[in-house]
Amino acid sequence: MTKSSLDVDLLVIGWGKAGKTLAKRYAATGKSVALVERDPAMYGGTCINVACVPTKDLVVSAEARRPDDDPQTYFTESVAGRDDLIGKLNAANHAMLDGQATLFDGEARFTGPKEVTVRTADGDVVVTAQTIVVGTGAIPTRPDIPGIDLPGVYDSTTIQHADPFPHRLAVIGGGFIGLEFASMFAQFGSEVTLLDAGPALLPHAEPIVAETVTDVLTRRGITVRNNAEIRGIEQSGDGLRAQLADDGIDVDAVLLAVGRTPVTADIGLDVAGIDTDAKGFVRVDNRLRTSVEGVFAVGDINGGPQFTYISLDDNRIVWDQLVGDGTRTTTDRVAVPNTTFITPPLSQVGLTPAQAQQAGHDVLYAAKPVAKIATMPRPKIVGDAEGVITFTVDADTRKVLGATLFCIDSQELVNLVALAIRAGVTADELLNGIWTHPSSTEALNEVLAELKPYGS
Ligand SMILES: Cc1cc2nc3c(=O)[nH]c(=O)nc-3n(C[C@H](O)[C@H](O)[C@H](O)COP(=O)(O)OP(=O)(O)OC[C@H]3O[C@@H](n4cnc5c(N)ncnc54)[C@H](O)[C@@H]3O)c2cc1C
Ligand SMILES: NC(=O)c1ccc[n+]([C@@H]2O[C@H](COP(=O)([O-])OP(=O)(O)OC[C@H]3O[C@@H](n4cnc5c(N)ncnc54)[C@H](O)[C@@H]3O)[C@@H](O)[C@H]2O)c1
Repeated sequence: MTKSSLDVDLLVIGWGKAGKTLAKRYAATGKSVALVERDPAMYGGTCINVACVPTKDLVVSAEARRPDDDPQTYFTESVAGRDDLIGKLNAANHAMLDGQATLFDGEARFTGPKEVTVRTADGDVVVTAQTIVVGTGAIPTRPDIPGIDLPGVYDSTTIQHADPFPHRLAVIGGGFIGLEFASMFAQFGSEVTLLDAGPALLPHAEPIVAETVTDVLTRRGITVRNNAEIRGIEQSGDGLRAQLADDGIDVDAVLLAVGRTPVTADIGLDVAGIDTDAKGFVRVDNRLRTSVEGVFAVGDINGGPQFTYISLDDNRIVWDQLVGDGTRTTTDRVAVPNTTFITPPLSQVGLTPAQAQQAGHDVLYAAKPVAKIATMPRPKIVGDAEGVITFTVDADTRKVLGATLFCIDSQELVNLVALAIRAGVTADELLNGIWTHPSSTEALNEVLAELKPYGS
């Protein structure tokens, strides 16, 4: 094995959203850039290869399934469509940086504060750089449950190619991944049991939202079990048995969805003197600087919210320090929205009424079931009038403080509301806004007319 070396202006470890965006932009300014990715199947990062994009592609397929479609055949065809799309995106992501930066197929590990050794098929390369951006992402957490290595026990990545199709599926964890996959597999035709450790789904949501989501999932055939304590998973005949405190559930497959662990344990952070916290997240300040000068941590490893658009914003913060005035920080973020892609999608932004009260606001609140919003015919046209829409508003200024949108198109509508919160738009401006028809935005023309003091 040979050993060679390279010195660059910027070294990026991991092909995630922040890392690839920084690599491309910095290389375009004429700087020398190297990027290391350990797995060719991950060119472009987690989001496009195994997370946001392939799972939403599968969600769309699941929603389009007709009752007579055979689940196994339909799922196999859907996965083939997903693979076709992801193959193209993976190649496009590689092409985007090919020729712009030095690209390494290899595993990176710190061997000094500003030195990284990359293990490639052709030998080790020692890379030094003025700036190093670490964005190694996160992987599914493996809970301490006996039996999780049995065949048929999947995580969010492996279940996307489940074979055979799981006709009976237990999902462990009722967070983003648990809810999305439970909803999706139920629509693919699985009998789904959702097992969550908490006393109720969506513990931070308003009660009416948590109840409506649970009701919709239940009516779609999903059995929701809260306070579920999974003692172990065992082989049982042709399938598996998930053993709970009082009873057990017989299934064909189990999905583990109990959170994501940062990929920081084996990359030599200690050798470099880069601090991590007890859970393995890299400690950063509000400019994403680690304990070593010139080394930044971006994306899922820095303890911030684990979303692709946060990783994208991490890129902006580092970029501002590389070429700007360095003032942009994580504390500039206001009203960061999120969407859980169940059917219909569940989106949230800003404060819930309880949070707003706790923050000292005098709160006005409106909550209306989607089926009762007369000015918004779009859900009825599309054939999905499930859900509820809520708004939280400051009584004194009438500025919008938050919203929960459990309705079709909410992954789009929530961005409008986020902008309204950031811009200090009042409830009246949204209520009296001129919106296209028929659209989901028209909900604003009606729901906001029903604001009342919270709790009255
Ligand atoms: C099933 C699922 C669905 C999701 N859906 C959404 C969604 O709809 N919307 C959303 O915003 N977010 C979603 N997320 C979260 C989102 O995918 C992540 O927040 C985001 O991809 C994190 O990006 P990142 O910048 O941390 O790096 P990543 O994209 O995770 O990239 C890190 C890269 O580093 C590589 N790497 C690791 N160690 C090394 C090493 N030592 N040397 C070289 N390379 C290395 C990895 O192979 C990987 O390619 C989802 C996540 C999952 C699991
Ligand atoms: N649409 C999106 O934006 C999207 C989609 C998927 C994932 N993600 C990101 O990925 C992250 C990870 O998702 P996730 O769903 O794995 O984690 P999560 O933190 O969202 O949810 C984990 C859930 O598992 C439950 N749990 C933990 N241990 C358990 C146990 N032993 N038994 C039963 N339940 C248990 C918790 O109560 C919690 O409800 C999310 O936080 C999110 O940031 C985002």
